[in-house]
Amino acid sequence: MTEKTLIKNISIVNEGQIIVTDILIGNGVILKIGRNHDALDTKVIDGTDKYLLPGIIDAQVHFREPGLTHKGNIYSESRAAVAGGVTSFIDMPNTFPNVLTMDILNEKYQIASEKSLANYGFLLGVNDDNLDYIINLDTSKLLGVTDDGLYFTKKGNLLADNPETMEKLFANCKSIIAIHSEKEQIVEENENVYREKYSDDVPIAFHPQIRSEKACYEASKRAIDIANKHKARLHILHLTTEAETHLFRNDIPLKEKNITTEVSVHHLWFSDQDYERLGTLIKWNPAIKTEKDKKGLLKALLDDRIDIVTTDHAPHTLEEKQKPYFQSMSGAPIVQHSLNIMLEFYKQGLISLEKIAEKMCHNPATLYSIENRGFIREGYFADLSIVDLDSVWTVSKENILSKCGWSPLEGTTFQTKVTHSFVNGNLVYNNGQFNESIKGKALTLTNNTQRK
Ligand SMILES: O=C1C[C@@H](C(=O)O)NC(=O)N1
Repeated sequence: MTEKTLIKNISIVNEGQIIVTDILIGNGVILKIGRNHDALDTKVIDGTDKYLLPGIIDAQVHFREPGLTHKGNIYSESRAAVAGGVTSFIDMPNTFPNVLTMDILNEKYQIASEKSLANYGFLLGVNDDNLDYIINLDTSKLLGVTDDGLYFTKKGNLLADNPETMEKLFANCKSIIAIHSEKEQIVEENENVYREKYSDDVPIAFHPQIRSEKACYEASKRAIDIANKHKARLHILHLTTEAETHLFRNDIPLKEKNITTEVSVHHLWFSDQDYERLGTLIKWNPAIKTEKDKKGLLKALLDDRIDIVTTDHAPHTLEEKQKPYFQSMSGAPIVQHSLNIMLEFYKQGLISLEKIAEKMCHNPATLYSIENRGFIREGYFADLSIVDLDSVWTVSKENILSKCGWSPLEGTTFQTKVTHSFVNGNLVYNNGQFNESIKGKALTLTNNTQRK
C-alpha cells in the first residue's frame, strides 16, 4: 500500500476562502479535504498555525537549459523553485538553440522529464523565420489542452516587433500568443541619445527612460489592436507601467478574456528609487519603473485588470550583471522568493492570502488551460505548499539556491517561510531538505504525463 500523508489542522487558502481542516493526500492526488481520517499507514504533518496554498504555477521563467547552463539549469532552478513554493513552471524559448521547432521543444521536455523537481511546460517561439512552420503546425501538442502556448519572439531576442508578422500570426493562429511588449525602435532611439552623452557607461538610473513607458505602451496598444482585429488570444507578459494597465478589462471572467496580462514580482517590489542602491543588479527588461507605476500595477492586480503574477526568473552570473550599462545582462533570479514577496505585501495589509492564491495558483492554471492543478480540490494533483506566516529570516548567499548564487534580494528580511512543498503528492521540500528521488517524477503541464 502506498503511504498517504495527512496534514492536520491547517488553514487551507483556496478559491476565495480560508478553512481550518485536515487534508489527506495519496497516489499523487488530494484524496480528501475535511476531518475524521483513518490514520493507518498515514504519515501525519501537524499544520496547526500554518497555511496551505496550492503549489504556485510560475508561468514565466528562464531556467537556461539547454545552452546557457553556466547561468542555471532545469535541476538547479526547479530546486530553487520548490523551496519557494513553486511546484510548476512554464519556461521561455530563449534557450540555445532558440526553441523554434518541435524537435527543440521536445528536447527540453526530455531534459525536464529526467531532471526537474517541479512540473514543467515550455513555450515554443515564433519569429519571422519560422512563421509559416508555426502556422502549419499541429498545435495540439503544445502547452495547454485547448489553448496552445506560443511566445512571439525575434532572433536571439524576446521583443515581438514586426507588425506584419504579428498580423499574419494573429490572423492564423488559435494558440495563446505570449509577447514581451516593448517597441524596439523607440528603445533604440533612446539608447542612441544616452550613448552619445555617456558612451558605454550610461548611469543605470536612465534605464527606465531608455526602455521607456512610451516603448511599452505603444507596443502593448498595437498588439492589442491587432489581436482584437483578428480575435486572437493574446497574453502580454510582465507589464511595467500604470499607463498600460488601462488597456485591460476586468468586467469579464478570465475564462472569457481574449486579452490577458501579468505582472512579475520584481515590478511590484522594486522601483526607480532602488537603482542607486542596487545598480545593474536590478536591470530588467522591461525596466523597473516609478513608484507610481509600482502602485498602479498592484491596483490593477487587485481589481483584476492584471490576471496573474509571474517571476520572469532570469539568472545571470554576477560577472555578467556587473558590467557597464550596455553590456550588463538584463534579468535576475527570483523564483525562490516570489511567494515571500507577495506574503510580505499581505503582512503590510496590501493583498489578501486568497488573492495571492488566485493570482499565483488558480489563474495561471485557468489562463494556460492546465488541467487538475492550481486549486486545492479532491481528485486534483497534490501540488501544495505549507507556509509559516511567522518566521523571520534574511536572504543571504548561504540560502540562495539558484545556480548563479546571488540575488537582488540579498539582505532582505522576510517574515514568512515556505516549510513544505509537495509535487504530485511527493514531499519534495521539507524545512530546508530536498527529497532528490523526486527527480524524474515531475510531470508535463500539457497532458499531465511524463513526456518520453
Ligand atoms: O524578458 C526578459 C528576458 C530575461 C532573460 O534574461 O532571459 N531578462 C529580462 O530582463 N527580461
